[in-house]
Amino acid sequence: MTEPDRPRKRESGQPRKFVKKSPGTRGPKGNRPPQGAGPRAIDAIDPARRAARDVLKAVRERDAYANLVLPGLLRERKLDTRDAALATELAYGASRARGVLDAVIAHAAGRPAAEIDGPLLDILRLGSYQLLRTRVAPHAAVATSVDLARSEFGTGKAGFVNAVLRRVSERTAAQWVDELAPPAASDPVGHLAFEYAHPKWIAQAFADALGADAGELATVLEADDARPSVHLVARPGEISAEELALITGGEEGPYSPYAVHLDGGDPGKLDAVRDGLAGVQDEGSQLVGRALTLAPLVGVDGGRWLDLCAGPGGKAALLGAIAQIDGARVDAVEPTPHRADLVSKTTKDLPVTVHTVDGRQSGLDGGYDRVLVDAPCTGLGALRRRPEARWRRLPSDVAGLVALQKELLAAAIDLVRPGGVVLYSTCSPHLSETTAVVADAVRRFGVEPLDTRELLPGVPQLGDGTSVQLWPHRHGTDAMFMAALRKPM
Ligand SMILES: C[S@@+](CC[C@H](N)C(=O)[O-])C[C@H]1O[C@@H](n2cnc3c(N)ncnc32)[C@H](O)[C@@H]1O
Repeated sequence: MTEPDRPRKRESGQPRKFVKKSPGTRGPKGNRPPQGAGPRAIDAIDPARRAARDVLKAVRERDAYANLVLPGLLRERKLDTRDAALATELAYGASRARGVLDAVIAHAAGRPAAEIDGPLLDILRLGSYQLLRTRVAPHAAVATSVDLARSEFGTGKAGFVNAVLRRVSERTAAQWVDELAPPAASDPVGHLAFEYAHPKWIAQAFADALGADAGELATVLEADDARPSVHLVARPGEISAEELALITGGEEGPYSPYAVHLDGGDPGKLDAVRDGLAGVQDEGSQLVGRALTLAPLVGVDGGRWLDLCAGPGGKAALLGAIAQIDGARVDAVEPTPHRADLVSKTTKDLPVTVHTVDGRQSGLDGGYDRVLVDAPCTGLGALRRRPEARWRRLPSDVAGLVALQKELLAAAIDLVRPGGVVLYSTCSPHLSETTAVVADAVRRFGVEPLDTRELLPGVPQLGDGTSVQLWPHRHGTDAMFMAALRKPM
């Protein structure tokens, strides 16, 4: 593969908004598909684009997760480092930008993207992404897409791909934003949503959660396209964060006493992780576990703790390690059997008992001192971890999840003893899933929010201290929400 075929300037996974590709780049002249490569040639000369296309296809056809499909595919096909980087950039980038690419493709094709054959749409998405969001030479973006279409669907379909991509290439990314995004003056959130390739309802949810700081919305949206740095948790009682940073070459995290940040690399290959001294866990999630174990109780801590939504077990493992030091015990509830198995694996050798039951009707005896409700949620705070997730979620998902969250929080409040504490958390900043659920519990059950500024000193927080909203652009963590609630005596 020649150098101009590769994205320049950016590393795979680094942020790029849907704007500002140098003006003046134009597509190839004429409607005729470039001649040349057949199926064998595509496989031989363009394994990166073939792999990226196969990832888009798996997501579209099987509802697969791009970040789970791609690594196996790269291994199986033995792509070299450069092709693997290109395949990753294209597969993840086109997945993140999907909705906006579809709007551009629909305009260029003169019909809704949903009416274009899926396999052709995959190729058009890949080609448009290269044209609008990378520095791949336009002729290479179009020619490789046309070759791919011709090798599988024949000359007629290849001509369609050529015609559409040629029209896409007639405008720069910024010009497409001007053409298709809602005007910034009348609909600033809609405009930013298009510019940064998010569904508007998600951008609106972020803006609502930012409140007075909605001016940071562009930064928040941009952070969803950035590759998150890897955070390790130093297992309490096994190793300190200082020692872990020393042996891994990482840096201690700013907020959690257990956190170590790595620059990159595969954490699964680290001896400390393989030997169970450390795990991979976002620093925000570590703070959830820490807040629960630090929350002041009224009366003696009887050391009975409960994790009501435990799968796959990241927070249960941290709670279990702290419980071991504190002489406490943890019950972990997870209704999905394979996720419950994961909890058992991650908490092996720790004082944790796993119950494969529904948290709403767990049948457990009450009287717990500390209960964690890390509720099932839309996951809008962790979009950077799953490239296509922003397009998979629907606004209609929210109501059902909120109902479940309220039921789980009610069950937790029932199971905690008077004077004990429930920690409610989500990896979503959507206000319906966060402060509204907490306010509902305060109103219905008279629970008292603890001051999170006292609970987590040193963690910058906004608001009145009744809850914490973390943000990737501010804290470098997922956008975790948490509130600690004491049950009245
Ligand atoms: C956000 S995840 C929890 C992540 C986990 N705390 C960790 O740190 O690894 C939410 C979990 O709640 C589980 N869940 C869904 N419905 C539930 C219910 N009715 N009762 C208890 N857990 C439930 C999901 O299967 C999922 O594993």
